[in-house]
Amino acid sequence: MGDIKEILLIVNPISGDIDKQNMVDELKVILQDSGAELFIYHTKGEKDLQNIRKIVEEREPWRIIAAGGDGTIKMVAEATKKYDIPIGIIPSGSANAMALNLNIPETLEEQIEVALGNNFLDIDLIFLNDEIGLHMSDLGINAELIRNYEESSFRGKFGYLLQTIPTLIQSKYPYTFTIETEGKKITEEGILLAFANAKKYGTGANVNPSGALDDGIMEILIFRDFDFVEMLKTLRNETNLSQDFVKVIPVKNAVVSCPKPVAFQIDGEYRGEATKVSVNILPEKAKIAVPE
Ligand SMILES: Nc1ncnc2c1ncn2[C@@H]1O[C@H](COP(=O)(O)OP(=O)(O)OP(=O)(O)O)[C@@H](O)[C@H]1O
Repeated sequence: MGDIKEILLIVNPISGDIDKQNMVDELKVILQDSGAELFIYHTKGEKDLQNIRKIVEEREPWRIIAAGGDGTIKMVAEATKKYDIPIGIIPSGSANAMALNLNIPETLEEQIEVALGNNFLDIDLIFLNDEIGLHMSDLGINAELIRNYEESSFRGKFGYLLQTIPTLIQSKYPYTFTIETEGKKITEEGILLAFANAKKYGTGANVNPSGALDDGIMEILIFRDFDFVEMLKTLRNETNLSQDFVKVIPVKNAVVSCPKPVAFQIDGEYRGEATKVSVNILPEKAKIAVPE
């Protein structure tokens, strides 16, 4: 990179069924006077992580802007984890849970302003078995919901909640989870065990009021009953969830085992069934441009 600041724009052309051309045009207009140049990469759905890594290594951009859903943001964070390059977010997925947790504004103009601004949050990267997660991953009923959603043809929040009833009918809950952390072993029963870095799921449900994306800690949450499902559907901003409803274990690393395979999801993407999930917070962070 020479004197000219370069912005690497990563566009997922299919995410959220949203046309991104407007956004690209608006960004070009805004950048005309700023002395920055755009280098655009459209994701292909294959080898994107390797391709982005290579571009970042070769060009060392001043900033990266991710225009896509949570999967795109996560991939960009993974590709840049060894660099100190800030990542801006133009939310254009179907759920946008990260944007919700980071309070990214609604309008494109404001989103671009934040993405190019100088207020950053260094967020924790959680390593789950062999993959990075940014906000919410879990074992149990929510992963079953996501699996059924992925198999259905209805998209968006509504399509996801539509799966609630069939999921509950088919589910083999409750599940048994054994959590090993810092030399201690705890066994709990519940409908869901979450590895929470953020406070909220993509529906807006604030299930982890004490969570912070940048505190070097994740919360293991064990939901004991179906109030969880009710909560997913509402936007209740609970700040004091009772121990009867959810057990919270703050950890830096842990191993969770289940006697029988349980549905597993990472940041809204179904990952099959698992009997063991090892988690730890990576030493690297993702530097995300956020509103002040
Ligand atoms: N050109 C492409 N063709 C097909 N699939 C693609 C392409 N580019 C990216 N993908 C796929 O898109 C997925 C990531 O989508 P992303 O999470 O950004 O959006 P989304 O699913 O609409 O949003 P959200 O996660 O917020 O619900 C990945 O599975 C990736 O492989």
